[in-house]
Amino acid sequence: MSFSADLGAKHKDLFESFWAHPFLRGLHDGTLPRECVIHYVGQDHQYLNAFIRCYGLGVARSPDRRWMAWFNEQIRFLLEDEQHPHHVMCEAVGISYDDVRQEDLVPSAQAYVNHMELCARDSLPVLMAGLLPCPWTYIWACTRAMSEDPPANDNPFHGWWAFYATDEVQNLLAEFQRGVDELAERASPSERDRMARAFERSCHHEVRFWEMAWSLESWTPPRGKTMIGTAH
Ligand SMILES: Cc1ncc(C[n+]2csc(CCO)c2C)c(N)n1
Repeated sequence: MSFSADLGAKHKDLFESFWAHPFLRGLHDGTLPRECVIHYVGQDHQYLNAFIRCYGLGVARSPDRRWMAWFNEQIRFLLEDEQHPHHVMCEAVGISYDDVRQEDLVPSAQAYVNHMELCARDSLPVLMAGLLPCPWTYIWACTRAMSEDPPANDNPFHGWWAFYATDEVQNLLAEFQRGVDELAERASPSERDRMARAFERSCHHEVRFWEMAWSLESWTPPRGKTMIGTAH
C-alpha cells in the first residue's frame, strides 16, 4: 500500500466524521442555514488565501522546475477556479461574494492556517502531507455523494457538489497523492513520522472547520465573559 493510501486508511474515522458533520449534511439536503453559509464563505476565502501562500512556500522549497510548475498550476487553480464553489454558495443564499469576505480568521480557522504554515516551515514533504487532507476530504466526499446519493437537481448547493466531483479535480487529487508518495519514498523515518502527524492534524482541522462554520464560532470569549481587565 502506498504511503498516502495507508494514511487514508488509518484515518477513515476522521473522513467519516467529516462526511457525517451536520454542515456537510445540510449542504447535501439543501437545508444548511443561511448564516452558516455566510460564515463559512467569509472564513474560507481567507483560508484559501493562506493556502495560496503555502503553495508559494512550496515553490520556495521546490527542488526542481517540475515541482515549481506543479505549484504554479495549483496556485492558478485556486486563483481562477476555486472561487466557483464560493460563488455557488453565495448565490444559493442570495448574497454577493464581496459582502461575505472576512478579514479576520476565527480561532479554529486560524489554528488550521497556523498548522499549515508550521508544516511549510518544516520541509516540502511535511508541507505536502499537511496540505493533502484539504483536497482529499472535499473530493472524496463529493465523489461519494455523487455516486451514492446525488444531491437533487434543485438543491441550491448542487454546483458545489458537482465542482468537486469533476475529472479535473479528481486528477488534482491523484497528482497530490502521487507527489506525497514520491516524497515519502525519499524521506527518512523521522520525516515520514512528521508527515503522518501533519496529515492527521489537518484531517482534524477539516472536521473542525465545518464545526466552526456550523457553530458560528467567533472570538467572543466562552460564556461571554472576559478575564481581560478584570480585577483578580
Ligand atoms: C477548509 C477547506 N478545506 C478544503 C477546501 C477545498 N480545497 C481548498 S484548496 C483545494 C485545492 C488544493 O489545490 C481544495 C480542494 C476548502 N475550500 N476549505
